Amino acid sequence: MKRGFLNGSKVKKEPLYPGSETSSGAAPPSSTNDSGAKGKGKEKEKEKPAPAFTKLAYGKVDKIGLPENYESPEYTRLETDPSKTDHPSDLLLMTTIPPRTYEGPDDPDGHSEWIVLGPTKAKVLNHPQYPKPVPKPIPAEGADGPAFEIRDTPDTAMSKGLFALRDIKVGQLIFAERPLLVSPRNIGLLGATYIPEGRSHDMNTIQAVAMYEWEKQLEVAVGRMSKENQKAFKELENNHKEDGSGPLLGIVRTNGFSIEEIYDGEERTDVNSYGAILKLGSRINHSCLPNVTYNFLVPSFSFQFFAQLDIKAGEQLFFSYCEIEQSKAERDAELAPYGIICNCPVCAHATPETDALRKEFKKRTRQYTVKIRQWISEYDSAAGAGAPEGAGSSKGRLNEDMLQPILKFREGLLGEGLKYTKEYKAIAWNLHLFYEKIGVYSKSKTFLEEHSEIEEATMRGASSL
Ligand SMILES: C[S@@+](CC[C@H](N)C(=O)[O-])C[C@H]1O[C@@H](n2cnc3c(N)ncnc32)[C@H](O)[C@@H]1O
Repeated sequence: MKRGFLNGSKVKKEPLYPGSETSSGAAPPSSTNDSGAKGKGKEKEKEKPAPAFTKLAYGKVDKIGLPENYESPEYTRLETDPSKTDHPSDLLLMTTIPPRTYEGPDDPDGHSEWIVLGPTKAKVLNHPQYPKPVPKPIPAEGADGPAFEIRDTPDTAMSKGLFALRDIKVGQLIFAERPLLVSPRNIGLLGATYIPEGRSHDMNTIQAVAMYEWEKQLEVAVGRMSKENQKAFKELENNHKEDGSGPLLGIVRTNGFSIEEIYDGEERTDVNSYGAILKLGSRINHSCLPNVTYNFLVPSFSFQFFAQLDIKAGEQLFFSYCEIEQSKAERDAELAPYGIICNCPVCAHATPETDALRKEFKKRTRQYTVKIRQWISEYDSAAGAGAPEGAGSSKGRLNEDMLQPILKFREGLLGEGLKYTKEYKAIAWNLHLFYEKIGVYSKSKTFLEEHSEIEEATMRGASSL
């Protein structure tokens, strides 16, 4: 099964710049950059090396001015040969993927502007399956064009969103697209390094300089886009108009998807990964009952968006910006920096029981699986030992009443919109086995069919790639 599909994507929607949500904007440096300067007073603070990772608060932060007489460093990052892969390891490039040539036509699936370290670019271009075309949804019978449109939502706080134009079956690829822009999540790669000698290295200054310098880089990257993509980029929502972010950085901070698959170095960490801005995907709003999931494929350098539930024509498409295995209070806390107060159906009906179910459904699925398998195996051993059937026998002890907590758990999963998960699928399979064993064949068949339906939806998603 494709990673992330129908099981909560590994590509988590998260603020591009995770960090403090205080209003001071003085986000603490990451622990990797403290260099022992903690608690050693102002003098030591000044000597502290610039952090390798500048965290920006996602929520509202104070506008922080640039240091007095700040002079921007001179640097050029315009690349001459986009297909070159042997760049120095610390060179931050401004490139386009797939590479664009002066003479040749544009790639029919579009191009992404990409701010990237040389070796990371090489990793993608040298990927054994790169390049591949962007996957296309299978056209619906008798229907032309996309299965969705962008339009205003009835909720003014949400602004625009994506809405289905026709019924979409669970597992279907709804659309796939190359990002408009991919850039490092660590904007400290620029600004922090360039604070002039002798100037204060306090976090406010570092952050202000990093934001200023990053905006300039974004101006170059956005300026390299086609006119159509520039327009799409600049029309995206910007919730960072008053915190010192420039207009382009504000858009990046509001609309970023974190990409799990692209990172600098050997292992992905918080400080070396990349974020993407999408023309369509960045228009999808949040719900804790998501009907869409997505992933990123390196060979086609594209995001795929799949239906995670059956979607009816007219319904809005949603994915979850937060982890779904959390209580409502925890989800609220994770969403607060986006300024989102979630009113989705599962939030509106959250209870201590639904909170517990969300937090524990994976563990409980494992426990119930073990339990049903154990009952069946005890039954089989006793039957094998020739125990007579009837009351008191092993067969007599296998009865539907034993399933009550498991059937209630299953209802809970359905209520929370967790049907198309591998946990629900496992429960359906185990119930099928149990009912078959006790000879209640109609129910056994029902659960087998449910299992097959989920399996089929999964395969549909995987086969559309
Ligand atoms: C990536 S954008 C989503 C598309 C955006 N609505 C638009 O008009 O382009 C993220 C922003 O949309 C808004 N948003 C997304 N989901 C929301 C929700 N469930 N409730 C309220 N606002 C939401 C928030 O302002 C959030 O910062």
